Amino acid sequence: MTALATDTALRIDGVSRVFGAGAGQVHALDGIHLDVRPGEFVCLLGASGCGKSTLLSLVAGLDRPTVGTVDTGGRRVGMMFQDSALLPWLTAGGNVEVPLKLRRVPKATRRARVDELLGMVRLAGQGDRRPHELSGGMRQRVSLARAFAQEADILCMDEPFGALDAMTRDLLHDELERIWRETGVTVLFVTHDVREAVRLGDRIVLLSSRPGRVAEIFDVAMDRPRRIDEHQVSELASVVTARLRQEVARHGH
Ligand SMILES: Nc1ncnc2c1ncn2[C@@H]1O[C@H](COP(=O)(O)OP(=O)(O)OP(=O)(O)O)[C@@H](O)[C@H]1O
Repeated sequence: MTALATDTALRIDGVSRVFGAGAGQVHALDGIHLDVRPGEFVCLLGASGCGKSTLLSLVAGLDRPTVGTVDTGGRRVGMMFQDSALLPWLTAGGNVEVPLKLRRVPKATRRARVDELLGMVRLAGQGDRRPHELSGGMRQRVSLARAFAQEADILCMDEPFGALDAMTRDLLHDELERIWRETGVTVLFVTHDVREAVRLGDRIVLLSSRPGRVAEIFDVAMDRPRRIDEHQVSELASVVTARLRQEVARHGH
């Protein structure tokens, strides 16, 4: 454990990430500073290729910064991706069980925990079905249950609902928000969808085009639950979109 203040779950301090060397060098991130509070829901927005996924990998410890530090104070970090990435030879329940097995949770407790997690994403009784028997939305629910089975303190979500239709996505926003409130997990959520960021985030961090820098941070001071089609959400989404356009134009993309 490092000495992070108790009101900080994650500190990203002067982080830059450069890939490769010489002429082919890519400056993915440049001088990122961000402090995230415990239990906060932070959305990361930015043009394609601005380094959002790179930043999540750094937070998850899958990659290291070229310069700067990422400090989670020893908290456990979990990941969820756009593609549900379920193991096709396992049932829905078997997939949710994987992180529990990896953490050596005893078999007797695993079964009950899997049922609880499937219930949490409203898939009670569906645990014996295989991924190919499930709809895209159901697969992403299984993936959500599996993400929460990691019992992470910080959950990094990389466009988890990007491939879903609007109605399914809307339902999953409700589920995620409910589970987030129940568990108190800290969420770092990457999206391309400005309205989704306003629907879910306590704060929206807008990254500039490559190299990714923090261009602006928006506080979303709106009561929850929000509806993605409500007036206030659209209003803030327009402001954020205008700022995003500015960033993209400034970098000539
Ligand atoms: N392992 C790597 N080696 C070389 N370049 C990389 C590597 N990973 C990422 N990059 C480059 O770093 C930049 C940022 O990539 P990243 O995937 O983080 O962006 P992103 O904002 O998540 O993109 P998108 O919104 O399109 O998913 C891109 O130019 C990408 O090509």
